[in-house]
Amino acid sequence: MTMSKPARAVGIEISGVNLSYGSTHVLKDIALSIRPGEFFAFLGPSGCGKTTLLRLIAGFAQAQTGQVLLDGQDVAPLPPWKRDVGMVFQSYALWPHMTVAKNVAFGLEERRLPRGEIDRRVAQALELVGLSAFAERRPAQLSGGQQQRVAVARTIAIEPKVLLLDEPLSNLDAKMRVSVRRELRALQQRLGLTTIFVTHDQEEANTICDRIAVMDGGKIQQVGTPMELYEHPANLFVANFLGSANILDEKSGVPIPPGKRLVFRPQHAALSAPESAALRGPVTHREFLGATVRYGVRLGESEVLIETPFQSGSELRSVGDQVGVDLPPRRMLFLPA
Ligand SMILES: Nc1ncnc2c1ncn2[C@@H]1O[C@H](COP(=O)(O)OP(=O)(O)OP(=O)(O)O)[C@@H](O)[C@H]1O
Repeated sequence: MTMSKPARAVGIEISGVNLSYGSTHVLKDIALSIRPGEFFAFLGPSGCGKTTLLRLIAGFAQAQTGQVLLDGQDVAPLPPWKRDVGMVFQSYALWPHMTVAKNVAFGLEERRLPRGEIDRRVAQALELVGLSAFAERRPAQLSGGQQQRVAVARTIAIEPKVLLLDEPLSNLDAKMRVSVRRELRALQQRLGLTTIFVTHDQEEANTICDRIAVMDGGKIQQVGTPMELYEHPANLFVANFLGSANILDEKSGVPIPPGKRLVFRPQHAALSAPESAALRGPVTHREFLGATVRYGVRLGESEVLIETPFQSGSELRSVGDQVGVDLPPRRMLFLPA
């Protein structure tokens, strides 16, 4: 590997950020600290402000209040091209009439680097993304995943201190998404580059990122590792957005403190004999998923999902059967309603 690691990865500190477009308050009191070399995700549903926050860091959007520090330096006075930030957009739009090498060289030529330096960086960037053999092809002669890698090569050739990826896998089919995201992770680790990955896909965020900021309605709901968010969601939105969750109120017949909801994961409960169980009800539906079987069970006015491991020979419950629901106390989360 010839491309050098950045001398020192940089951290990002965001504080007190509010950003509105007209009367639309898009980012609300954003505070966030991203560590040097971290692979970080902004995860949330469409319209929650992920892209806007990324654009703010890149310098394509301006906040009314607050600060963005890159490596301790306030970037407010710096235009995008002076921020050492590389952004890969959702529509990675390569120039169709240029070869792969030319596409990667384009930004370097704009920066008027010497020819030898441009050639060196293009060769290194293509090597990093495994496309050295494709330098003379045109984008139309590449697969979607390869085109995506050219877009990444084009950005890392600039040698940014921070890499921003805005839903970079959304144009790929499901299988390609899985392989390209692994490549992205490996590349990020090799470069040790502070990276932010925007996605609305929790599996994508969980599988490749060190930490995630879950966003909704322009606010950061929680920041944590994928496991922390899954095991200790701070609120109902996070519980529901990361993995499936049963959310019960008092109408379920389960004793729940006022103002709270009971939350538990489908695989954290088990089915038992109804006679000995505190919670019981009829099976409303059953889905065979291979390794597990997912049951719907009615509890009072609510329905919960319960996922049980399946082994061949396991006895299955049928729709209409009365079952007990066993829920270990340590798996019960009581979150604000
Ligand atoms: N230039 C703009 N002018 C006015 N409103 C905007 C502008 N850019 C974004 N918005 C609004 O800001 C909100 C957040 O948009 P943003 O693109 O950041 O969301 P997102 O979470 O990235 O969504 P998606 O996943 O759909 O891209 C949306 O309601 C959007 O309509």
